[in-house]
Amino acid sequence: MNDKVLLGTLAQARFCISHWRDFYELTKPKVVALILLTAVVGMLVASEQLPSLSVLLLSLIGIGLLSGSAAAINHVVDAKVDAVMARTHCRPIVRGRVSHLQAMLFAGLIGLVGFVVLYSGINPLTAYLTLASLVGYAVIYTLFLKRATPQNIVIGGLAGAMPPLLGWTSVTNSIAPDALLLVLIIFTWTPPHFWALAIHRKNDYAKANIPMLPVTHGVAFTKTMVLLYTLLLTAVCVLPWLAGTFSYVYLVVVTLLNLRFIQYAYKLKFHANDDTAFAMFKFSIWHLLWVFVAMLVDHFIF
Ligand code: HEM
Ligand SMILES: CC(C)=CCC/C(C)=C/CC/C(C)=C/COP(=O)(O)OP(=O)(O)O
Repeated sequence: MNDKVLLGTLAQARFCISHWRDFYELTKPKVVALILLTAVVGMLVASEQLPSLSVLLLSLIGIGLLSGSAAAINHVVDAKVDAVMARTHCRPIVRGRVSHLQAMLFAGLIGLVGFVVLYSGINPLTAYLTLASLVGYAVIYTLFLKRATPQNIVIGGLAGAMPPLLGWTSVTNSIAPDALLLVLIIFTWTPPHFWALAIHRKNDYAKANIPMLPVTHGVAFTKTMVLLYTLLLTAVCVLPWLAGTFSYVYLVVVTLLNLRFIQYAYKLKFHANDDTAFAMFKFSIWHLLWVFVAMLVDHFIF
């Protein structure tokens, strides 16, 4: 093989690799990873016995593929908005590295595989609930609510909050109140998670004409809402302990995490500097992760 052909082959290979990564990026992998953690916790907390490895794996594959599909559809629907915002203007579709058609075929394919895996390998209830979450995020939130009302993320947050219930139904084939309390935790966590970022990126959303709360109601009002939702979250996190799902170990760990979250929200409201909102957003992700790890530890050890 002469040098020119070799270089051409290497360039081709590099193109293929970056293309693969573009599709991977469409699935919002870090968000899906945290979603899967909350689903695993739902599965493991649902019964005293460990679920079989096949139920665990098939459920994770199905929920992961449908979540990734929802994220890819979000990239397609939002391509014009993403092009305007500094945070998102390098995304694969905006840059033309993936076409709308390719992204929709990809979303359709992984979504279909995910649904079939859940329907045939787990149970129809889980398959339909996960599909409903996909529609909730990719269609109801992204296509309508996001552009229509500053309460977009509060209502749309229900789709992202569903995974502990999806994990739960994977194992039990039924909807239990304990599982709904885990959903309620993520539902209440979403506003402080997102509005902290929206405060940091307010100009982006204003430029893209998206009615996020800091744009429509101002930063001061949004900070008050962040503080109130953080206090509400602290109360909501007590409910699984009151219901007897977890012991005092969960309660102590989660209350400590919530006190730190309140500290961020208080600083954001009363003593913010330029970094506070983004720091709170980053902490929100670790907060949710550790809350769900605390549930697991509590369930198995105490
Ligand atoms: C409607 C509900 C939600 C909204 C509006 C929202 C919004 C966002 C936004 C705008 C980002 C920034 C992404 C970026 O930097 O490109 C983000 C990041 C993130 N979100 Fe959310 N989120 C929601 C729900 C969730 C849920 C349910 C989870 C997981 C259970 C989650 C986990 C994460 C993670 C892990 C990141 C960091 C991603 C990264 O660094 O690449 N979010 N979220
Ligand atoms: C099956 C199932 C559980 C589906 C839903 C799961 C899912 C992918 C939730 C994602 C939540 C999220 C990152 C919202 C931000 O969208 P955005 O458009 O406001 O943010 P962006 O500007 O970063 O795209």
